[in-house]
This record gives sequence, structure tokens and C-alpha cells, in this order.
Amino acid sequence: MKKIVHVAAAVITRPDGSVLLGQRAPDTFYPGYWEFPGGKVEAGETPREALVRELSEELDMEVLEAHPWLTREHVYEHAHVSLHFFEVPAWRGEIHDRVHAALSWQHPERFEVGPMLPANGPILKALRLPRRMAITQAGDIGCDAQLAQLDKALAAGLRLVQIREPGLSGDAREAFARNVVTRCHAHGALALVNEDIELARRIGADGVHLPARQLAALENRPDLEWVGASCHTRDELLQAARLGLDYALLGSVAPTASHPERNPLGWPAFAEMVRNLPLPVLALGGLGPDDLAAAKTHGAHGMAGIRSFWKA
Ligand SMILES: Nc1nc2c([nH]c(=O)n2[C@H]2C[C@H](O)[C@@H](COP(=O)(O)OP(=O)(O)OP(=O)(O)O)O2)c(=O)[nH]1
Repeated sequence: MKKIVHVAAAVITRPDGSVLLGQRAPDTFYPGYWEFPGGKVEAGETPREALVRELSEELDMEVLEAHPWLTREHVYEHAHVSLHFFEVPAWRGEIHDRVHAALSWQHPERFEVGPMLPANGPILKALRLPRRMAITQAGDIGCDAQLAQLDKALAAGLRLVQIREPGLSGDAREAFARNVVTRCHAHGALALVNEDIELARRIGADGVHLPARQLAALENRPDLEWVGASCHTRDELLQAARLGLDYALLGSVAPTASHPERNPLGWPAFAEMVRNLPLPVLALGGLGPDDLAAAKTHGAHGMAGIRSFWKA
């Protein structure tokens, strides 16, 4: 077995959502391939310390903020690497590249450079996962009211919707879900169906969201473009990772109106549970739009919720 080489890599992000990629120099492994700036963690360093050092050495950049994001393993011919990705949204200094053949700012929805290093495919997909997911509540407020909220939220930039309507009957649920998918697609937003894999396929949804008990029962990932799951424990998160899911929801982080009696996790426990996972995690439960910064600091990709997530 090859020794594991730890690597810190930076998803350096501008406010318009573009990320910085570097093209590997001719004298390296995979010359000409594109990567996220970073490099090997040296003895005695944490991945974060390595990240700060590498970005200073390679790009002349002083990192002001770095949020832990994903950790992925990949076995190359030359090494078994464990890639610790951080999101870097703030830095000081003008970027001066010292090691790459070229640098390029790229939008995750349409990468125009390639090829990418082989380990990075799932990373590029994770970058396309929006940061906020709103979960429908038509069973509580009525289909018309929910669709009106959806229109407003899409117009305000919402790009990820989970259709979760256990209270609607089969036909009503299908008609409502079709309506949501059409409206989401008109805005380039993703629409996922809770639990019902067949319904998701039938109506052309982008994927399915698995409740925890369905996640536990599955042996293989359903064959849809986007598949995520609700998790409450580290074991459930690891099962989502084993199945190769695209994201997980983890909560409740804070007390919620619907379950005030449940013991919330709190941010420190959330951060511990999502540490070194290979898939993005959205924080759920008792959160509002203002909590995104705290969520990212604690290792979340973003947030999901019902009530406050429909307020445009
Ligand atoms: N920096 C970076 N490395 C990546 C990414 N994806 C990926 O598979 N890798 C792999 C390629 C290499 O095997 C390893 C990084 O090692 P490296 O050789 O570039 O590291 P380094 O800058 O410390 O270089 P050196 O000390 O060997 O000169 O991680 C990525 O997006 N960014």
C-alpha cells in the first residue's frame, strides 16, 4: 500500500462565484493539467497551516479567511493523496504566481479550461451545488401560496429546492412537484424530490433527497444526477459518503419551531461531525440567511431550511 500524502488545496473564491485554477508546470506530475492552488502538508503542519504557507509561497497571497470544506482521497500511480480542500474567500495582496504555467478564474457552472487533475471531478460537481436549499411546505401553507413563494425566491436568486410534501395525496403531490420543477428549470435552479425516486424520474426532476431511513436501507446510489440525504449522526454521513452521494443535510443545528423539544447539535458538534468528509454538507435546523458565515466557518457548504428560507 502506498503511504498517504496529505495535500492542502484552496478554492479561492471571488464574490461573483468564480474560482482560481492553476495549470501545472511542465516539470511536475500531470503537466498541463489544472488544479486548485496548494501543495503537500509538511511534517508538523496542520492542513490549514500548509494552505497558508503554500498560498504565500506560490501566489504571494496572505490568506485572511479559510473555511474547511471537503477532504477527498485519491490513489495516483505516484501517490495515495488525501486532499484537504478549503474555501478561501478573503485574502490580502495582489496575486503573483510563481509555480504554475498559467492561472485562470473560472465559473463552476461552466469550466472552460481542462483537463482537470483526475481527483478533482467530484470537487467541480460539489462547487455547482448551491449554498442555500429551500424545502417546500405546501402541505402547511397550500400549493398556491407555496408556488407564489417559490416564484419570489427564484427571482431573488434561490437555486436549489427540495420538494417534500408527505401531506399531499399522490396526484396532488405529482401535479405540485411538476409545477415546481418547471419553475425551477426556467431559472436554472435544481429541483429534488424527497424520497420518491420514481416520481423524481417521471417528472424530470434533477434528483432525489433520501430520508435517513432510506439512506440506511440502500446499497447503491440511485441513478439520478443529484442524490443527497438527511443525516443526524456521523455514521449516517459516512454511509452517504460510501454511496457516493452528492451532499448531505445535517441537523438540527439550532432549536426549531417544529421540534423545540429536540436537543440541537450546536456549531462545535456540527464541525466535529463533518470533519474530513468527502461530500458537501448543508446545515439544517433553526437557521436563517444570516447564519451562512457561521455555517461556513464550521465546515458547512451551505444551509437548508423551511420557513426562513422562503423569505425573499
Ligand atoms: N495542489 C493541488 N494538488 C492536487 C489537486 N488535486 C489533486 O489530485 N492534487 C494532487 C496532485 C499531487 O499528487 C498532489 C499535490 O502535490 P504537488 O506535487 O503539487 O505538491 P507541492 O506543491 O508540495 O509540490 P512539490 O513539493 O512536490 O514540488 O495532490 C488540486 O486540486 N490541487
